Amino acid sequence: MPSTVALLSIALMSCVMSAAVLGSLLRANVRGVARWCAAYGIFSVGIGLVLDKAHVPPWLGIAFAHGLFLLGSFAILQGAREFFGRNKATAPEYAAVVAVYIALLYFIYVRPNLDASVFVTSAYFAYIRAAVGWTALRYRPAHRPKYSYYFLGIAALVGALLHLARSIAYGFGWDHQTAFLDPSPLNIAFLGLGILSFPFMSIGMVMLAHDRLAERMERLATIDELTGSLVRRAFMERADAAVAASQASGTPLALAILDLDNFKAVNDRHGHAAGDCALVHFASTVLKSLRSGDLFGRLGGEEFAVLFPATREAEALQLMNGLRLAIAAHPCGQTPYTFSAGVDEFGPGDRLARVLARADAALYTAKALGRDCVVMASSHGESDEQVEQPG
Ligand SMILES: Nc1nc2c(ncn2[C@@H]2O[C@H](COP(=O)(O)OP(=O)(O)OP(=O)(O)O)[C@@H](O)[C@H]2O)c(=O)[nH]1
Repeated sequence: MPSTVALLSIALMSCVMSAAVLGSLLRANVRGVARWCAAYGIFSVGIGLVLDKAHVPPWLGIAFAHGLFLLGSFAILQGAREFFGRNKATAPEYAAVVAVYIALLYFIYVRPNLDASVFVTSAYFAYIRAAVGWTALRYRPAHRPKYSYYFLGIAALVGALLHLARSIAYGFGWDHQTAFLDPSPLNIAFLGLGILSFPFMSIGMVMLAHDRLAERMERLATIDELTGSLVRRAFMERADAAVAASQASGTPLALAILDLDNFKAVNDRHGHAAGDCALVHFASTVLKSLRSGDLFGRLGGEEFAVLFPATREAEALQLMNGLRLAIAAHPCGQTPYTFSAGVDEFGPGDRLARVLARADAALYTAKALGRDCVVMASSHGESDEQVEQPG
């Protein structure tokens, strides 16, 4: 059977490695990771002191080391809440850490009782792990893959159950500790299983940090930094999927191409930074006016596209005209601008490229008509009724 010293040595190595791996993620600036890394560093120091208790004063090897375990565990919980953008800890939780440490010192120095100290500390560790597990499962982002969140959540909850069982076993006197690191079979079993939860939890934390990085990368690859709209490639991919879905279900689908008017002159008159502000203002106004399911992408420069599922061309024209009026009613500070748009609807078997070309031709007509207007591709060169102009 492994000795408690051997088990603690394994725990020490595991904590040092966890601190090193989490440390390698510090530069990524993922919230919570610094605390997790510090927590594993704190555990390493604490376990090192316990292992070396023959060479360090008793207060350092027992009382101080146990204080570090309480602190390290608390930092794990704070890191988890920080990761999910929650309040790091409540006032009763801060008070509980202090109370548990005072109780621990009481059962070490005032009324020595090892069973009671194990009861108190294991209950505390059980709470911390349960809170970490609950946080990971409760605040898991719905749009991200579940695996890493379930991994950490379940690892923490299993650890919580173990600590709870240990707390109950010693609290109700089912087993007794005669000395610190007592090598009784039950203590060895609890220590062995409890120590396993260290690497499981740190692996879960590393997975979460990687998921956050992957989310950032996906966002960089799909969202235009300046305007918050989809980048051209992401817009085309999602629009292709929407076209296939609309043709499979037979629901209408409309598309608009929007272009800011005389934008070169806007830049020349107000400066490039003001031009950027106008683009941001335009995109945020469009995003506010979109319905759920609509797609908004930046095709390039000051040209954008909106795809309207379950929408006829005439309705898309009205939506674009509403947007034009909204921008006129709430202009962009010192940089007023207008936009023109061409609108088209998908017919049976229409490809995205063909509809884009027809909407682009309608946009060209809108520019030729004097700008600040919306033209339907079907009206193109026909009736003026299908052209929405200022006024
Ligand atoms: N500030 C800013 N300007 C941009 C950006 N992307 C493109 N532009 C400018 O947008 C202008 C587009 O000019 P043109 O293609 O001549 O078109 P326009 O002046 O808008 O004229 P019309 O489209 O015919 O109304 C160019 O001066 C580009 O430099 C950007 O991200 N920020």
